[in-house]
Amino acid sequence: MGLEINHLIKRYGGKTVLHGISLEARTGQAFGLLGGNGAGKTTTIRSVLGLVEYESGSITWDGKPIKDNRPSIGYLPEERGLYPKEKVSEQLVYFAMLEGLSRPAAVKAMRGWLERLGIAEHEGKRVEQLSKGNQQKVQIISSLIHDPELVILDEPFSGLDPVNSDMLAAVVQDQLKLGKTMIFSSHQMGQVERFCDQVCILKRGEMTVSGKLADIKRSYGRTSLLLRSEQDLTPHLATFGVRPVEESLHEWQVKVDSEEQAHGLMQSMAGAGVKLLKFEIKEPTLHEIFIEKVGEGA
Ligand SMILES: Nc1ncnc2c1ncn2[C@@H]1O[C@H](COP(=O)(O)OP(=O)(O)OP(=O)(O)O)[C@@H](O)[C@H]1O
Repeated sequence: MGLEINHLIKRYGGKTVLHGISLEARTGQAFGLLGGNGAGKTTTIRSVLGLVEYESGSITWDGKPIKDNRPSIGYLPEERGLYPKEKVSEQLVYFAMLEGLSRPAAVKAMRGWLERLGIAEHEGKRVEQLSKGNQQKVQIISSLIHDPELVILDEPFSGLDPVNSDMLAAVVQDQLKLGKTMIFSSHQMGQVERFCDQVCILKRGEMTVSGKLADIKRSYGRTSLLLRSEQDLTPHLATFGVRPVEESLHEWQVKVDSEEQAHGLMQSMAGAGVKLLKFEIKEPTLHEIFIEKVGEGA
């Protein structure tokens, strides 16, 4: 059970922006809602929240129309919505009380969360006095403080340094263990791979890929080759007629047609005296799948 969207169609004016979106985010799982800019992620989320009307389709929670059976929802919007002049504590307590908590419960939850995210000392400060990353943490707390059943996070990791990203990752894992249903919208594919069991990639309001991430990857086969070397491999790859999909200082990720082609490439490099520090044939990353499906312009 959890959230189910079936054949959602949405138009703005004459323009169809969602062409029959279907997805299922199950209890205790995170669903990755992905797509390039303008693909329809926010419109899908806003439909779930009841903020926009849609032309046809259905959205259910635990099998019943969400309009009649609305779960408590925690939403971290892409455009942040804190009041800069207000105190962190007052704002969080206010949000929690709006969601039905009593003042003592809201204060307790606020303190617990500030402690958990390592920003307890900022309780009495105005939001504008906090760094961007800490403001982001306050915003995250505002979406979780009332212990919602359905958690919708839009780019939750933006503005967080690696230490704080790991802290948030632990919070997300805890929420999943508590049985929350999560929708995770992000352009950070590495984070999506970390949490999401199911994903859907939208392109101009259509679903280009959808399903269990492990199955999607398996369907591609092991066509991704990772090479590491202190030498520049670019000329060798060009000789072999392959172009890197991703490239960093000493690593090259290339797409091959088969494992045989990958081995042929390795032999040719060995023959040319190239020293490889790493040679790994693997399934593509979500990043590669996204680039292939959505296109480099996204
Ligand atoms: N209020 C609106 N009126 C008219 N068109 C809209 C409105 N909101 C969104 N759209 C259009 O709907 C399409 C989908 O937009 P949406 O914001 O859902 O995309 P998105 O995937 O969330 O993009 P991003 O990653 O850039 O936030 C876009 O073509 C957008 O211009």
